[in-house]
Amino acid sequence: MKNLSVFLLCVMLLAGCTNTPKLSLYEQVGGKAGIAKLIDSFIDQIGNDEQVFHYFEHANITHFRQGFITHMCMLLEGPCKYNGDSMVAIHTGMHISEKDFNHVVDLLINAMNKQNINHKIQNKILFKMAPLRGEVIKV
Ligand code: HEM
Repeated sequence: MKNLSVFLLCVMLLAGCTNTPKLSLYEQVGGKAGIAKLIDSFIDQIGNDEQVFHYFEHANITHFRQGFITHMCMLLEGPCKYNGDSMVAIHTGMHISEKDFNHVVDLLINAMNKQNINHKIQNKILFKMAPLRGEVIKV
């Protein structure tokens, strides 16, 4: 009888595991709509920023917005495929300094705070972006 109880308990625990699939980062930020809101807030931050606005002065913001949303969606393991130019190709010639890179990351953090994305998720997003740093600065 005791063995049967233990067996049933194990089955219940395993069933519990399969019923609670792990949410992707993409899902945790509210999917495509959540990412779009985040990027709109990020663009708003950039538009009002004296330190880095000059980089974006001549950029096509509609194109940037779409490309950044798709890229972020893919980075967070959402159902998107970014087909744009590589990070190196896009940022080559901008000569982005480390200080300005860090500042843009701060603007993204401001945007994540405004969207009430919790700090645990924020850290996971920044962790995904960190390896791209070398493809963006000083190129
Ligand atoms: C890990 C950090 C970064 C990532 C993942 C990233 C990613 C991207 C993506 C996906 C695009 C749009 C590509 C497209 O056209 O479809 C883009 C464009 C751009 N990025 Fe970044 N970026 C980063 C950091 C930065 C920083 C730090 C700056 C400036 C200080 C910057 C300046 C720009 C500008 C000006 C454009 C628009 C280029 C144009 O269309 O003329 N990026 N970036």
